[in-house]
Amino acid sequence: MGDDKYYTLAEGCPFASNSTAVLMRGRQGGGLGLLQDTQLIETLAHFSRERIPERVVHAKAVGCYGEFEATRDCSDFTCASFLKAGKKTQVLQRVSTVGPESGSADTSRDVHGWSMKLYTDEGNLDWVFNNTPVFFIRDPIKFPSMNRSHKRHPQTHLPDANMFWDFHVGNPEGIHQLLVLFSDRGTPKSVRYMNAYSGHTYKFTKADGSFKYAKIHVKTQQGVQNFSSAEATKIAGENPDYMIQDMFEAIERGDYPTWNVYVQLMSPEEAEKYKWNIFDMTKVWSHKDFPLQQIGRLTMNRNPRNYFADIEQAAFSPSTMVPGFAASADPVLQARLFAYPDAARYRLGVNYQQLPTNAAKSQVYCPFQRDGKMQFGDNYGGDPNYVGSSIKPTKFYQEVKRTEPAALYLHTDHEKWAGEVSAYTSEITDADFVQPAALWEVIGREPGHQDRLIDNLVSSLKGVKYPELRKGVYSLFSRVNKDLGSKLQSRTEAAIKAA
Ligand code: HEM
Repeated sequence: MGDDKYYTLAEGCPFASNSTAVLMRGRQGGGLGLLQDTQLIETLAHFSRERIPERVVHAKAVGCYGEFEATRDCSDFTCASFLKAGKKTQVLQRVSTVGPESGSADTSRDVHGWSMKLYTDEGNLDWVFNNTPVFFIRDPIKFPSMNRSHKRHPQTHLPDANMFWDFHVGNPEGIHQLLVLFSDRGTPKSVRYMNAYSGHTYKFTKADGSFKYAKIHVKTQQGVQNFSSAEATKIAGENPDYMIQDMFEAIERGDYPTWNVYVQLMSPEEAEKYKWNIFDMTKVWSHKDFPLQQIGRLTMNRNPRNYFADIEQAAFSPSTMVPGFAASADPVLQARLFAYPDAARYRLGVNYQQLPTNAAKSQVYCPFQRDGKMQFGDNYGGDPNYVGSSIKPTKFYQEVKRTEPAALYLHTDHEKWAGEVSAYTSEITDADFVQPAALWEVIGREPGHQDRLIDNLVSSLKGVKYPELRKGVYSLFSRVNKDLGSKLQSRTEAAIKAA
């Protein structure tokens, strides 16, 4: 605050004191409260309205700003303007746990969400990722059910292992993600030590309308590090905001964390022949088949000036995309394109895009979306609020930039094939256990990791009171590996007996 700034009410009216006493006592030295004490009334009324709804998922988060630098020219597969070699783009980052509430411990065993808003010179691009390359479901209608089963029981208001495992036994396609969650990676040692993944297949597009399917990987340059379960639990009690503090302090002392950003690229022809359905988010693409290619580097180097304004009011959505980047036909991704702006309108209001943290740094001219609550720009003055005006015709990107309109068309002939393939099925086959079985082998290469994973499962499973449900879990994990299933069974039942 500058030296010459004096205190006012929110309407700018100067007020003599920030205490109630000035009106209560007045010159007479005593008195009752008066309705004319605008300051008191406004203070109390505003306080009652300070909270906005927390995000229904991903409520607790670390947030900061930084920079994305393109490390190579990507014009061979995209016309995205931020991917020209050496170009730097400002970034807002928000990394969250998923299930627990805003005040919960950020070292809880959970998937971590990873959002990035790239303020590019052709509009904002939101990358709304997780720190795991796969997901629990491939049918979007299951998303609310899955999350409820991870949250509090409707009667007891307690987290509930029965509900959690009941969902997963009934929806076994999540087995790959369960293995990741109960491995060491389920308790990362702060944001600085975790990777992030698009998980979904996206598309990088060129101005001529051609495209490549892509998965994006964000790899920590600090090295992946995780807490043991015991450490994570201890820290959750001692400092539930451990991750927020770790990031804030690292940036304050100039120890800026960095990540390399890679893509796996697949041509439409390769997609048609690939052994996995590329729109099934429970599967990864082999790095041997589709090697990682570096496209950029991310450095986080600025803390928020105000958490509420910069991070809580931030709204990310996979539907926020720039020319050169597009959604694929993955049905989960398609559902997300609707869910996030819808959540933002509920949580922040219909004009949430105008909030400073969400506002594009590039030009915005969207005169057919106007008015509404909390409109605080010039609302496009007297410009036509209808399409087709000859009085003031609308100009389009392709005219100004002299590019092909195809740069902005999201639909190609390939959508026909994609439509057929993405007509997902909830049917579970042995193929769903191939990648989990391979992951179990990879985990086995790290000393003690398989044992730790089983221990982590046991500590959750021993809370399941229905023997039949526990049997369902053992047989689910037996489909990954027989030895895993039987060890899980004997150790869980022994733990229950000993309790
Ligand atoms: C059908 C599937 C999904 C639906 C319906 C869904 C819906 C939502 C909703 C409603 C929010 C809260 C948004 C807000 O209040 O601002 C959210 C947050 C989030 N979701 Fe999802 N989600 C889905 C799948 C996924 C997947 C697959 C990922 C990662 C690959 C993901 C990553 C995130 C992240 C990172 C956030 C936090 C955004 C932030 O930082 O503000 N979600 N999701």
